[in-house]
Amino acid sequence: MSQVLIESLSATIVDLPTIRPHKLAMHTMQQQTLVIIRVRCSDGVEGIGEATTIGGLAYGNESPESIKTNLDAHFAPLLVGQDAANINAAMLRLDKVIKGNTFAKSGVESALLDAQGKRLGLPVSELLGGRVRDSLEVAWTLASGDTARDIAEAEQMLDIRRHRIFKLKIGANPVDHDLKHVIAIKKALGERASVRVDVNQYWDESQALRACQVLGDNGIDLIEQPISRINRAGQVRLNQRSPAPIMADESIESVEDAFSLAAEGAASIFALKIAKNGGPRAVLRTAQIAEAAGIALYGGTMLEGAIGTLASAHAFITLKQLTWATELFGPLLLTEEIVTEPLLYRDFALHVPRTPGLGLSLDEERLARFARH
Ligand SMILES: O=C(O)C[C@H]1C=CC(=O)O1
Ligand SMILES: [Mn+2]
Repeated sequence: MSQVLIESLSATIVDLPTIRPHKLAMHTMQQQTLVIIRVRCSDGVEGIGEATTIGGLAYGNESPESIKTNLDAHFAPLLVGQDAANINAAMLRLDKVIKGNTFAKSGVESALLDAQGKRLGLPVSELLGGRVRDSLEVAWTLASGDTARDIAEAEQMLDIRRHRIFKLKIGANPVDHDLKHVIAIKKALGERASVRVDVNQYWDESQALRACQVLGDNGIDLIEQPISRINRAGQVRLNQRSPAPIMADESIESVEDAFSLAAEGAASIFALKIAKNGGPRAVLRTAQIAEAAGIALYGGTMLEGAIGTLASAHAFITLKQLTWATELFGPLLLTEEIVTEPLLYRDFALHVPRTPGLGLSLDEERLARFARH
């Protein structure tokens, strides 16, 4: 078989409406912006990937606009003319010349995997070594900003058997206000649900010491990123003292971060995100570091649409154990999609297709309608 070459790479910014405002400590989302990546190959196969963040530059170091600029100016020239079937060589070529930019790298790696899967007739999970399950339990984030509305939303999710794990976004309000909010929701749901919190780095260590104790005492199962990623010594101390386990999210901006967190004992759970590590293959390296260190795993999201969500899911279904399940609900936060088939969410889980590649096709008409020009 003659070599298949990468012919072009394009990036399209897409703005999609959300079902309600989504309030995070650092940003209130009124819509979500995706960067859709298309890699065309000389055999006629096209791979699709997604590079998505939250709130422009409010969450991470890359914005949709910087992702597109860097893909057009720096990634595409390095990739055009390269062997499309050798994903390892293509990603090493990028890593040699491009520092950081893990969101953009993740979208490219996803697109290359999608193309290779379509070419070989294999789902991406099989290219990653093989799936050990077909579905992943999915948590829902309660982030309307209103306690009563959050409880009603949780009750509805339990009724329709879509979610029984709830993550509460806190940190923006005074600590005692947030603690009241969380405890009221846990009281209302009781043992019917697992309730967790994500502080998105908004407490300092002095606040977190007391708040983690109160949360643990009130049945909260997990505390995500309570303090700044920069305060590594504080994370180690909190991880030793908190009665509820501490999960690292923002602390992981690379596979190397995962290694140093594990070595220092700064968290007992890692949130795995393809965007923070540089793709579905890269995130599995972080998972392997965690497994070797005895750190539990959680399948995280940057609230990607269907493409980024399935790219994550294909990696996560290869893992031996996801003790804390996943939060791959991004597409459910959107009122519109740009793919032809919606993802299948049923009985508290996302079911991952066994069709070649990621298992999705772009809806060209919808993509054109929501694309930013
Ligand atoms: O984990 C984050 O910080 C980002 C994201 C994941 C779920 C959600 O609601 O926000
Ligand atoms: Mn988080």
